Amino acid sequence: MSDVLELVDVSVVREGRALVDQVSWSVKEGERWVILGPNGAGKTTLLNVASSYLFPSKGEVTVLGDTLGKVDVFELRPRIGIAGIAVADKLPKRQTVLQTVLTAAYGMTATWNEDYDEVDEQRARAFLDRLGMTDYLDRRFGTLSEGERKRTMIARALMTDPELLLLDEPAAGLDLGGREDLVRRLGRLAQDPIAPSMLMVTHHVEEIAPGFTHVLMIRQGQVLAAGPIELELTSRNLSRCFGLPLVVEQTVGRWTAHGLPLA
Ligand SMILES: Nc1ncnc2c1ncn2[C@@H]1O[C@H](COP(=O)(O)OP(=O)(O)OP(=O)(O)O)[C@@H](O)[C@H]1O
Repeated sequence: MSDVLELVDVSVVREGRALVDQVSWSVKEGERWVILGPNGAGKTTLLNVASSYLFPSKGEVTVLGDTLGKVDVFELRPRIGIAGIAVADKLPKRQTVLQTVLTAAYGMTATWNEDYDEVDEQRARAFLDRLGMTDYLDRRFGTLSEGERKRTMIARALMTDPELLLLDEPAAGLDLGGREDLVRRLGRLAQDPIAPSMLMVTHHVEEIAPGFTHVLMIRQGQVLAAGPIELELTSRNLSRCFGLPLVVEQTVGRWTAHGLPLA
């Protein structure tokens, strides 16, 4: 299996502080990684490096076989799908849901040209259907609920047929039903052998869908644990990562975690 992402001794330093601190990490084709860590740990910074939008201060980053600094990122970026708040904020609120997904095929955020290929429109409709958004095709993006917006963003990220899919807190802000609906859909995607390699940042182990294979735990910019989820997602590692005693359990393919009562 070839490397989808390879970080060697990568640091991102801002104002004298290492937000990402000497991280070495390798993601192979077909793996689905969860990135866990407390607020401010450096998860989004790491995802920004993987997306090629942020260059490291030190170390070497290779994404889909191309080393940052030696490749034209404008050729690399269409191969990476990104769903996160930073992208959602850039999209015009007046655009319809269908247009929002369709523009991704042309590397645009706005609809400059109404003349889209029929085949692209069919693809956009199919991805939206897979994410349960068929009833919202003509709704303006700005009027969507948080959950509907998240599902639209994932459909949009899939539109370019990416080799690597980056999801930044896809379930943040969703109610219980919305979260479970999204986890089911992410589970279907994660278990699809032809789906892209995936990296998902999350705060909660409850948001890990079946099909995710690996976990990276990060604290204060440093990797605490990285490897197969069944081996590394332990109470000991999670407690170290979040800095308090936690118990993690797995039942029927899903994870839960809770703190221990104060003595
Ligand atoms: N441009 C910057 N200059 C200085 N500090 C920054 C900059 N960008 C991010 N930081 C800091 O770097 C740290 C890591 O930020 P990052 O957004 O990667 O964390 P995170 O793990 O995604 O956090 P959260 O879970 O709260 O979203 C934070 O302390 C943040 O304040």
